[in-house]
Order: sequence, then structure tokens, then C-alpha cells
Amino acid sequence: MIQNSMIWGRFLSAGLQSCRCRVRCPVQRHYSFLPDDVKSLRAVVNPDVSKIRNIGIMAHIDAGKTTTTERMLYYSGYTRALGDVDDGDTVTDFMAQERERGITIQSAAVTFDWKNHRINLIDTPGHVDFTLEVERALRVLDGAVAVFDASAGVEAQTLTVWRQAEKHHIPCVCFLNKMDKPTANLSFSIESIKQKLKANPVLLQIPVGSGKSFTGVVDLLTNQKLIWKLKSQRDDGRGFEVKSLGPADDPELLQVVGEARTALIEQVADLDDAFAELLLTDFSDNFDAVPAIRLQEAVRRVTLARKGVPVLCGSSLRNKGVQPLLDAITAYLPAPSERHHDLVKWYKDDLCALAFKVLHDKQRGPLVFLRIYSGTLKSQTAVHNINRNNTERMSRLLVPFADQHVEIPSMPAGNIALTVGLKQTVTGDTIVSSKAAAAAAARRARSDGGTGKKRGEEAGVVLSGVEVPDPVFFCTIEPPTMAKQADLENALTCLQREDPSLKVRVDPDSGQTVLCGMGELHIEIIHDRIRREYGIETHLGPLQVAYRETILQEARTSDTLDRTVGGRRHVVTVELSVRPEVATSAGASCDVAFTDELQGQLSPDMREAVENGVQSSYLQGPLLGYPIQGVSTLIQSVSTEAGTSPAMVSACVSRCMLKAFRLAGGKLLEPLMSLEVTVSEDRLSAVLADLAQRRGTVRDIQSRHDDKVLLATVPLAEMMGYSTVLRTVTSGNATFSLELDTYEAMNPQEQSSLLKRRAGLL
Ligand SMILES: Nc1nc2c(ncn2[C@@H]2O[C@H](COP(=O)(O)OP(=O)(O)OP(=O)(O)O)[C@@H](O)[C@H]2O)c(=O)[nH]1
Repeated sequence: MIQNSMIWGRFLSAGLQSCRCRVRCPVQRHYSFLPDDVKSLRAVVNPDVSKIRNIGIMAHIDAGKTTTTERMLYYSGYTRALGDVDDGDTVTDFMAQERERGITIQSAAVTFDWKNHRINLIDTPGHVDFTLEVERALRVLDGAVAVFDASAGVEAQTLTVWRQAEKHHIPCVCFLNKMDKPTANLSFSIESIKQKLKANPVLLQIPVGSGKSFTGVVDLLTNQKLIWKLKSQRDDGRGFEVKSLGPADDPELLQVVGEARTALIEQVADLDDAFAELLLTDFSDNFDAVPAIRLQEAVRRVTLARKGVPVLCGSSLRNKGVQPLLDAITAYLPAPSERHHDLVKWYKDDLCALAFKVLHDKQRGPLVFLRIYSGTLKSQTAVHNINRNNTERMSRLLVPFADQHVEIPSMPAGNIALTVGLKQTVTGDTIVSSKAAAAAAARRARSDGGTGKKRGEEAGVVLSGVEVPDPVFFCTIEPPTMAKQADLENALTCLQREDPSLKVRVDPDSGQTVLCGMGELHIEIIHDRIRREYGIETHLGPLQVAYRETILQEARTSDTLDRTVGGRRHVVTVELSVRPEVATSAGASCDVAFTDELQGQLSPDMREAVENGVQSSYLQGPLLGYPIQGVSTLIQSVSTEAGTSPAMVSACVSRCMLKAFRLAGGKLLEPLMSLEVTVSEDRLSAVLADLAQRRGTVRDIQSRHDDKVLLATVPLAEMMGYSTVLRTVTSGNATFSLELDTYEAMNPQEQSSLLKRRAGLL
């Protein structure tokens, strides 16, 4: 049974007290490099691009990403003491809340060297509320390490993140962590990588010993045994024994290794033609004699082509297996020059970089993390921000060694840099050397694409922004006094620059500020940060679910607006029809079309005005003012008298749309969540009974060791406070994850009681 006090969804019901607060105070970190070392660091600050690895670590919450990162930093020599999430002194979880709660909230970039390679590593969060952070990190990375709890195999969030990595074609290495747990299971984990991720695991190591007696691994490429003979709990695992396997070794182990190595060679030969040819020509008598380096080269090609994923195992907490993982990062994951980016072709030697993270530092102001795709970034220079169409001066350039930042004068393509002085830049912006350079790149992109303007200008020069999912929760936020309103607005502006998934709007009726976020934890963290970082004690209103609205049937109507403003008469008549679209998925959008006849008649200005009117009416449905989805609008006719302004046309279209919505009749759509609960068998019935009361639908119940894994869908509105209830009914023996699945029509009774509640009738 997975008995984990750190329930995956433990924060949902929230209240800060429900979080994992195992730390009394943040511990001061000490770094192993003294000023001299910093000098030597500067010497290697710009390594050859082939030696750079921009790597992300991704996983389900609690799989051990942070612990693994800490070991990497320690073994690479950049930290003097081993950080421990349970003690709250990790480098990457550097925000106060992260240290206190022991979770990774924001991805932090850390830079270190390993065996002549520069590794820029982004630690990504595992909680679904912070999926956007993972997405943001992934798109600037060249490779990723997926960390798994070897007793649980592939868990819900890993699946989500894996899909994101696939979207960005990122080669991965898998690390089966927690091999020291009695329930760790290599073949189960491998099978779950195959089944759930639909990936092709290439097993490179065999564990030696299991559970508490897990001592190390056999490297299947070299047939060497790597054993960590730790003398005490405090032994840091820096040293380990490397011995070739021999006849004196356990016969069972020899047999397992022999079979696994043969399977590895055959698998790689199947995936890589060059390796298959080598085997058949030079080693046809004895495949086993193929040199380790040839096998390694082939595994690298397989990984880069994303035909397979190397799998290694270890236990980060017990300090075993992390050094071979670092070797695997440098051996199998790609250098920036091995990844294909159109931008490099279009910008050539001109600077092009993407801002993928903004942090606010009290002393230095906004710190912007940039991934440099082409050209060189230099300190004390002006750069052009394509998205904002402005030019800013960058004062300093830093290498982000976690909370130690080393200043450097310039940084070439392929690197990740931290810049000071960019005050307007927002996460997702593209930074280039000048407007002229952007125009030149646009020209190259156009001639390259051949199909005209759009491709070059939109897809090429301005990097596509991170897809920001729609928020599912919202609540009002109020400052303690009106005098603090301006401070609150400033804090929210700063936080939004860091976190595009946070939306802030002003309720048009009440004038109140409304926070919209990805989950209860997300909003709670924002609330907490406003208090800690900006010193404002705000009051949050009750958390509400972000519903959607759609229409029931087709409707056609017309409207005329006749208004005189400032002595000028505006007259416009619009006729349009609205029609429901079948799809009600989370992404189902609304569209607008014109009849063929109108297409030719309308001037571009009028067309834009009509579209604006339709789009603004999609933002607020007639039932409760939630956004409309799954509707298509056809504009049948538009007639205006001379002198009518486009703003009046938009206003008339919006009014006509509202009339059409009312005629068509509306219904509410509610967010439906995918729920995965892992629970011991004896508590399953209690979880099912609770779920039945929450309008949940059970999709499947699977077995995992002694546990049951329950897969269900359940309306988000029923999930408030779920972690507390789950903890109570299972005595803390369950974990859960929750993710937006789709939007679904509410049943008529639920809808009617919600409408009555909102109207104050219930
Ligand atoms: N038994 C065992 N426990 C481990 C191992 N690695 C990490 N842990 C424990 O697992 C828990 C989670 O570890 P973290 O490193 O915080 O995991 P994470 O994936 O970074 O979690 P988030 O940042 O919250 O997403 C902690 O209590 C660790 O001590 C391991 O190799 N073996």
C-alpha cells in the first residue's frame, strides 16, 4: 500500500495548515565554491554548444524530482551540503512557500557542470495547478528526465507532462527512483511506461538488491557493477565501487544481466539500422562482443529520434544511482545544436531569445529567464521586445546558480540566461537585437515559407506563446483598506507577469477585483504571496467554479441601432443567426462567419467591427455572465447609413447577439474533472460511497500492488474540500489527482438550483 502522508491532492480543500509543513525554518545554504572557484566558473561560462544540455526534470508530485536535483547539484560540486525537501533546504525550491511546504511551485533554473558539460536544469512542479509552469519550461528545453516512483510506475501527472514533452518533441531519459522502497518494482514500472506512456523503454541498468538491500546497479552497456557501500545514513554516496561482473558474482544476477543485455542489443538493433548493420557485419559471431561505446552511440541515436527512452534506476534519497543519471544526461540527451528550431535559420547570427520565466526580486527588480536561440546576448545593451514592440535596456547578465548568480558580460546561443533590467518583458515574449533584425528575419521566414506574410510574421518571428489554459476557479480579492487598492493592483500586475495562468478582472457590476486561477492551491498561493512578498493582507471571497454557457437551439434575429452622439447620427441594422455546435469540450470555441454575399460587400473596417461585436458577446453569456462556448454565428446582413462609426456597429451586433441568445435559450456547462484516487483496498468502498454523493462517475478500478486505483469523472463544483474528506474517510491512506477533462451540460435540476442560488432565491 502506498502510504504517503503527502497526499497528492492534499492542498485542494486547503487552508495553509493542510499543507506539508515539516520545516521549522529555512536553512542557510552554503556553496562549495569560494571566490577562486567563481573565477574558474567564469572560465567555463561559455562552453562549446555541443557540451550544453538544457534539461527539464518532470514527474508526478513526490516522485523525487527535487531530491534528485539536489543530489545532482551536490555531486557536481556546486553545493557543499545535501539539500533535503524534508528539511526544507533545497536550492531549487527557493521560494519561501516552497521551503515551508516542501513542494515545487515555480520552476527554477539551476546551472552546473558535469564532466565537461554545462547542464542548465529546470526543476518543474508536479502539481496539476502548475501545469503551465511545466509547459513553459518544456518548450525551452532540449531534453528531459522523467522521474518515477518505482513503486507506483507512471502516475497521473507524469502522463500529462509526458504528453506535453511529446508535443514539443523532447527526447527523454527515465529515472526509476525510490528503488529502496520494499514495493519498488522494476518490471511493473517498465510495463507501465509501455502501457500508459505508449513509449518504448530501453533498459540500461539492472538493480542490485531490492528494497532496503538495494545497493546499486549493473550497467548493461559495460557489464559493470556500480555499488554504493554506504557506511551510515549520513554517507553522501559520492564514492561508489565500479567492478566488472565476473564468475564470482551471484549466478542469478549474472543470468538476469546476461538476458537483459541480449534483449537490449536486440532492441537497439531493431530501432537503429546503423547499429543493426554493425552487428551483422562486424559482430555476427558474437553480438555480445559489441563495444559499449558503439551501443551507447546507438542508444543516443534512438533517444534523439525519440524511438526509445533510456531507463535507469536508483534511489536519490539514499544517494544511489544519481551519478550514472548525470552521465546519461550528457550521453543521450541532445545539445541545443542537435535540435531543430526554424528561428535559428531565420535569425542567423542575430539575437533571438524567449523569455520563459519572470521573477520579481526586491533588490534587483524583475529577473527574466531567457533561452537564447541564436546570436549572442550581451549585458548593458538595448534589446527589442517583439511582443510589446518596445526597446529595453538590459543591465546585467547572470548565470543562475540557484540563489548564487554569477555575472557575465555575454552569452551565446544555446544557453539559458538570467537578465536584470528588462522591466516590461512578460513570460512568453520574444527578445531580439533590434526591430530591423526582426524585420530581416521576417523576410527570411517569408521567403522560406513561400506562402506569404502570415507564416513568417506570426509563426516565425514571434515565437508562439505558451498556451494558457482557461482558469477553472475564481474568487474576489479585496485589500484591507481602499488606500491599499493601488498596491494590490501593482502586486497583481507583477504576479501576472510571472504567471500568465493567473487572470485578474474587475467585475463590471460590483467593481470588485476578481482572481481567476487553475485550482484552489493556485489561488491560495497567490493570496499567500501577496501577503508575504507585497505585505498586503487581502481578503478572499468564496471560491467559485468558472462555468460556461451555450445555447439550446438555432435562432435568427435582427436589430437596429439609431443613435445620435455629439450631433452625429449613427444608424445600423444587423441580421444574424446563432447555432449550437455539438462539441462541448474544454477547448470548443465559438466562431463567426459571413454570408458569401456579405463577404464581398463589407469593408475591412466594418468586418472587424462586426467581428468585435460578436466576440465581445461571447465573453458574457445571458444566464450568469459566463463565457459562451460551442456557438457559431452567421452574419446575414449589415446595413449602415453614411457616417455610422464602427464602434456603433459593434454595439449593435452585441445587442443583436444577446437577443439571439435569449431566443435560442441557454444552458450552463460545468467543468468535469478526471479524478484518480489511489487507496488501500479496505477503504475503497468508503471512497466510492463519498464519490456517489459528489455526482461522480466511476470509469475504472485498477489494481496496483495492494492498492486500488480508482478512475472517475466528477464535476469540479463537488470537489471543494475533497482532500480533507478523503483524508478522513481513508485515515490518510490515499492520494489523488484532479485534472480538467471537459465541460459538460449541467442537468436541469442542478442548473435551476444554481440559477436560484445566484438570484438569492435559495
Ligand atoms: N524512499 C525514498 N523516498 C524518496 C526518494 N527520493 C525522494 N524521496 C522522498 O519523497 C518525497 C518527495 O520528494 P521530492 O524530492 O520533494 O519530490 P518532488 O517530485 O520534487 O515533489 P514536488 O516538488 O512536490 O513535485 C520526500 O519525502 C523525499 O524524501 C527515494 O529515493 N526513496
